[in-house]
Amino acid sequence: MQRNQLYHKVLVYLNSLTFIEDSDFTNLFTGKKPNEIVLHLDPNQIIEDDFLGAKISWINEDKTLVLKIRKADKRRVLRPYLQHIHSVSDEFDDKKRGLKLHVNVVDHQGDRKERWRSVPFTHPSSFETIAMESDLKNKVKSDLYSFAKAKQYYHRLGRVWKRSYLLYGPSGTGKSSFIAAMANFLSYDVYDLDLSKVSDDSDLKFLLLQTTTKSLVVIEDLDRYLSEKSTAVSLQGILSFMDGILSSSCGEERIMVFTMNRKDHVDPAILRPGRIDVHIHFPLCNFTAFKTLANSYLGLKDHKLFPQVEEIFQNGASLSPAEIGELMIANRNSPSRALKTVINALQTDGDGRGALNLGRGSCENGSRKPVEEIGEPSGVFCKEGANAVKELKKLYGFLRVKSCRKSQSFDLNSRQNEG
Ligand SMILES: Nc1ncnc2c1ncn2[C@@H]1O[C@H](COP(=O)(O)OP(=O)(O)OP(=O)(O)O)[C@@H](O)[C@H]1O
Ligand SMILES: [Mg+2]
Repeated sequence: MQRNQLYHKVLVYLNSLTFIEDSDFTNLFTGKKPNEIVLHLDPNQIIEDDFLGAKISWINEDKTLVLKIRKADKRRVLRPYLQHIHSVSDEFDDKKRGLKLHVNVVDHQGDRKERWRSVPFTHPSSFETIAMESDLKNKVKSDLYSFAKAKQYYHRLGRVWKRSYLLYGPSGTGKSSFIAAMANFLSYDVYDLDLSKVSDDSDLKFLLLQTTTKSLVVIEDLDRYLSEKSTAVSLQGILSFMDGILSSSCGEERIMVFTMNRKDHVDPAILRPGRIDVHIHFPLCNFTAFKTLANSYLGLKDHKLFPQVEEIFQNGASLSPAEIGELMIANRNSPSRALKTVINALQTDGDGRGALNLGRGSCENGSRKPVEEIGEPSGVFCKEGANAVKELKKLYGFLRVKSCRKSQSFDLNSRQNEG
């Protein structure tokens, strides 16, 4: 069920040989760079190679590569030749290959072949372009970096070398852009798993088995699938997918990323430590994030309207970074007009939105909201005074510490607010 890595390496090696250009049949493809043309072996070709004085030929037939070598040379040459192929193809892969985005498709034939389709991954998002508290951003970066270097550490512990992130927050707050930034930061491929196209639990296992090492395996909107039951996969299937038991058999070094709008309605089993290692909250826009957006979208470091914008944020109004970004792009030729439009939108939509989406649960029924929804800087308690907000943040900050201890998982948002 797994992809044969040696087959892939030999193919890369053979495709890198210069005499491909001289062969009778080669397939031509456009490459990633402008004007680049890439040559690929045509099936049924015989490829001649020589190594340490031995003549070697490869026959490429029906997805099988047959190696022919004289018996007299075999013992002397075969092992070093295969090692040579390994190192050449690794080098070639690193240099040539751009990142890929893989998406799963419906298995119409039921034969489980070619379940992933891929296209070049060219999303321009980076950590620099995401508006987010810089402290939090740096924590995520160093977390990713130390994960990528921790192979020995995970093995010593007898653990699968994987790490799982939950990105949660309202729509348009940058979760998908953040995933792209993670992939670009690590140079990992992205496997974007659409649960509605998975036929059952075993299909899900199979899809995971077909992912490659150094990849981000992503399930967006997991809370929606679970609440709408719009997938044929069972909760148990998702849990074992998250545990990634099987991924240990195919190379590891995977990062799983799940996104949700809210995490308070999902089964706690999904969120337990080990299944989700890092929780990152994506809030609606606050004044700091607004300034980052104004800088990148309008080139503004400061403006006479900023104090007014700050005041509106302090009063609790907020929109998502996506909404604010759109207003800025639409008015990018006139920064003053852009800011006035944003102010206007914050005063109208912003107020209503904050109260509707986030404030209502905590204000109206008086019950304690789950910790992650409370204390976020972007206007949950939009109708309360600033002091009241501070007091509540302190209280819920305390609760959050307790809840973190209990769960032992790593909530970057909480830590950021605590520290
Ligand atoms: N924090 C942010 N910093 C910079 N740009 C942002 C941010 N949040 C959103 N945007 C911009 O808004 C658009 C939508 O963002 P994105 O798709 O990442 O949001 P999302 O949280 O994944 O939303 P949804 O939950 O609806 O999928 C993107 O073009 C992105 O550039
Ligand atoms: Mg998204």
